[in-house]
Parts: sequence; structure tokens; C-alpha cells
Amino acid sequence: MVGPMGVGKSTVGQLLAERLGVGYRDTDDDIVAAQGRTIAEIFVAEGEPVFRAIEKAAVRRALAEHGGVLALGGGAILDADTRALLAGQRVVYLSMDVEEAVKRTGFNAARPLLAVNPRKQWRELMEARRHLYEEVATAVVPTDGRTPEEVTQAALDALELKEA
Ligand SMILES: Nc1ncnc2c1ncn2[C@@H]1O[C@H](COP(=O)(O)OP(=O)(O)O)[C@@H](O)[C@H]1O
Ligand SMILES: O=C(O)C1=C[C@@H](OP(=O)(O)O)[C@@H](O)[C@H](O)C1
Ligand SMILES: [Mg+2]
Repeated sequence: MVGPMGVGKSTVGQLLAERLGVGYRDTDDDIVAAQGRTIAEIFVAEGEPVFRAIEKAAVRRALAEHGGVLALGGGAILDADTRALLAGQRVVYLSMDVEEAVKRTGFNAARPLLAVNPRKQWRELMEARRHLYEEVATAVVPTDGRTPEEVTQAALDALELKEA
């Protein structure tokens, strides 16, 4: 699962794993567990480049170890090596517009990249990232106005996978 922060990768990833009868894993959770700190704490203490290096290793490990549904952090696709690792995988890009993003995240401090001027930052972030999400995706699923269950069904349809 890839897409911007707050789009529902973690929520839909878990529902999708249940529907498919496979395991679920989330690289942000892996990082928090391994580091014993929140993502926000790592950003503040170490800065984004260090977080990205930690994240890259976490994605590599998760892809090697895990065969079910994997949710990535929204910025993981910024790394070219990570994008290369995603080649050959089924990759669902969950998309949304900025107003949906406001509703989903509440633009709160838990997401450090949106802490100052959230709407502007979100638009800039998407300008920098949209083509990368599209590059790695094998399926694009719009989430605007859809419940997590509806998004999950749309993802299943888009992947043309049968339920377990
Ligand atoms: N389709 C949806 N409709 C409304 N709210 C959603 C939807 N998907 C997720 N959410 C909510 O948006 C927030 C962010 O979801 P999350 O799964 O953590 O996104 P991500 O992992 O992409 O950052 C959560 O509060 C979640 O409950
Ligand atoms: O888009 C990003 O750069 C980030 C997204 C977050 O994950 P979610 O997409 O699950 O919110 C988390 O990895 C970190 O705050 C950075
Ligand atoms: Mg998440």
C-alpha cells in the first residue's frame, strides 16, 4: 500500500489482509517497535534524512520477510532503491484530494511534515510525489468519499484478487 499520509494505507491494509486471509505489516510500526520512539520523535531528534535511511532498511526487511499486505509510510517511495524493490510487487496507490486529506488527518502534530501550513505543505508534497506513486503503482484506487470498507473492496477489484 502506498499513497500520501492519512489516505488510509494502514486502515485499508489491515482490512485488505483480513479479506485476503493473509498477514498485515506496516513499516512505520516496525520502525517504532525497533527504535522505541514515535515517528515524530525520530523526525525531531534525527531529521528527515536519518528517518528515510531507517525507513529504507525497514521496507527492505519487510519485503524480504513478509508475504501478506504491507503498508508503507507515505514518503517511502521518495527513495529510488525502495521504488526498485517494489518492482514486481502488486502495489496499490490510494489517492485523495487535499480536502479529503484535511478530514482524514486533522493535520495534527503526529504527522510532522504537515505541522506548519498543512494545506500548502500537502499540495507541495503531492506535487513532488504524485508521479512517484504513479510510477510504482500497479493499481490506483481513489478514496475520496469512500469508507475504508468501500476502499478495500475497490482495491480487491482493482487487484482482481479473490478473497481467501
Ligand atoms: N476511507 C476513509 N474514510 C474516512 N476516514 C478514513 C478512511 N481511511 C482512513 N481513515 C482515517 O484517516 C486516518 C488516517 O488513516 P491511516 O490508515 O492511518 O492512513 P495512512 O496509513 O495512509 O497514513 C485515520 O484516522 C483513519 O481512521
Ligand atoms: O509521508 C511521509 O513522509 C510520512 C508518512 C507517515 O506515514 P503515513 O503515510 O502512514 O502517515 C510517516 O512515515 C512519517 O510521518 C512520514
Ligand atoms: Mg500508516
